[in-house]
Amino acid sequence: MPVSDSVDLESAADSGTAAETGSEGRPAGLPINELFYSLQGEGTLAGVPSVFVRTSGCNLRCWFCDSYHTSWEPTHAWLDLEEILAEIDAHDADHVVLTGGEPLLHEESVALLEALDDRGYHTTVETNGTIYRDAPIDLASVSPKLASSTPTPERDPDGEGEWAERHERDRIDMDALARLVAEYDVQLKFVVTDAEDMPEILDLLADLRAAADVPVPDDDVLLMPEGATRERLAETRDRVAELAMEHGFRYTPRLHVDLWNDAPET
Ligand SMILES: C[S@@+](CC[C@H](N)C(=O)[O-])C[C@H]1O[C@@H](n2cnc3c(N)ncnc32)[C@H](O)[C@@H]1O
Ligand SMILES: Nc1nc2[nH]cc(C(=O)O)c2c(=O)[nH]1
Ligand code: SF4
Ligand SMILES: [Mg+2]
Repeated sequence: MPVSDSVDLESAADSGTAAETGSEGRPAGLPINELFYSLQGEGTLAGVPSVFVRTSGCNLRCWFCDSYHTSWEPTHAWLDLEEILAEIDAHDADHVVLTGGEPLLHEESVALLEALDDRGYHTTVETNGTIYRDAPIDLASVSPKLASSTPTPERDPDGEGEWAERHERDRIDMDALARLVAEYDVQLKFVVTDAEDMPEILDLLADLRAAADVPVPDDDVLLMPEGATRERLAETRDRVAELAMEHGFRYTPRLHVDLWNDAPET
């Protein structure tokens, strides 16, 4: 569904704060940037037909964010849960991917996941790993953000580095990460550009293994090449594949970028 053609479009929301669902006369619901049917493009379920629900608003600002209109310039329609569920049910899919923006910012994401679980869907949540919520999540697809994601003045797509300090402060929450790996089936999906990212990944894994009550096998660690376009992926993917082999981690493609480049609703 092209949400941009839909009802009640509100732009430039104050992202970075939890959604005010159910307050101020608004029906309980979620700020939805887009809702579409595609193939899961990333991770261990790559290739699986899935409905994607993309919430708007993020507590971080990665300079490379491929979903600019949920983070740097958030736009969305407010849809109540029944509307979202009806759109999902209209597609013939068993898998639903809740993504964003940062979907776990929103308390109402839990109610959506509960309703999806009741209906028998497999749920994947794409999250930056800074927020823990208790919800029926079949696969927590956690993408902790490395220092190379920080929007320094040279890399800020929208200004002069005003977000760098807050992003740097908030990008890793070890307690939230440890709870996510303890409570859910998790894949850790790191966005990698080159070998300079690796020491930080190894340090983060060591810290997480020390903090978590459960094992974090290398098999659950995926390296994903940075690139929102085919052109950019062509520059990063070979190096990232070699790094995955060198370290014994998995490599994940970005199938949707290979197939549809940076088209919306793919
Ligand atoms: C837009 S984010 C939304 C979910 C959540 N905020 C997060 O970052 O995990 C969805 C996925 O896209 C990845 N991503 C965003 N921009 C990317 C880029 N330019 N290259 C590779 N992966 C990117 C994120 O790391 C995450 O795994
Ligand atoms: N096809 C496709 N697969 C995806 N896997 C994770 C995505 C995301 O943006 O979270 C995504 C996306 O945007 N499109
Ligand atoms: S955490 Fe996810 S949605 Fe937020 S800015 Fe980074 S990639 Fe974009
Ligand atoms: Mg995406």
